[in-house]
Amino acid sequence: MPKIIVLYTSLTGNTEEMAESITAGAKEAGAEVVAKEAFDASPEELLTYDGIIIGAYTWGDGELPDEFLDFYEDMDSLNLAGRKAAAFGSGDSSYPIFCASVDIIEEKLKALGAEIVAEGLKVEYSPSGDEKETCKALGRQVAEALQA
Ligand SMILES: Cc1cc2nc3c(=O)[nH]c(=O)nc-3n(C[C@H](O)[C@H](O)[C@H](O)COP(=O)(O)O)c2cc1C
Repeated sequence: MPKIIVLYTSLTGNTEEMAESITAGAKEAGAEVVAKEAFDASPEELLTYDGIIIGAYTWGDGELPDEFLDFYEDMDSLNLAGRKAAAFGSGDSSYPIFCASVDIIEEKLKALGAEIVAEGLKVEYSPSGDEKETCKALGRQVAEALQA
């Protein structure tokens, strides 16, 4: 059974709601899934999973959340070759750079050698019913890519 981590940073709960649906989708597709906030995890822990799904809300002027920065920088010591991955996050489209964190995380995962197997998922505020289904589909896609 493939092992997947859904790691997220969420201040007001929107990205966390996405993480819950992504976790449900990956479980439905037969993966063993652990969901964790980034501040409860270490970057080295990522190496114990086959699938790595990382999410964060966007802060400042299109920036990663402050509380995720140490984790993000410490990821540089990892070689994620052979891992399947995807990124997600919540934002607010009234800001000039919508959900920038999703692109920043996706680029980092790629730079560390992971294979991106689902398009980065950006949601305005909290996920609607339809968007929760899209979150589930992302979880399923990563789980299925690991079983292919
Ligand atoms: C000071 C501040 C700056 C923000 N900057 C951005 C931004 O640049 N781009 C964006 O898409 N959203 C931005 N947001 C919106 C948050 O990302 C959005 O409210 C998100 O849903 C919060 O997710 P969370 O509930 O997981 O914490 C900003 C919010 C605040 C309060």
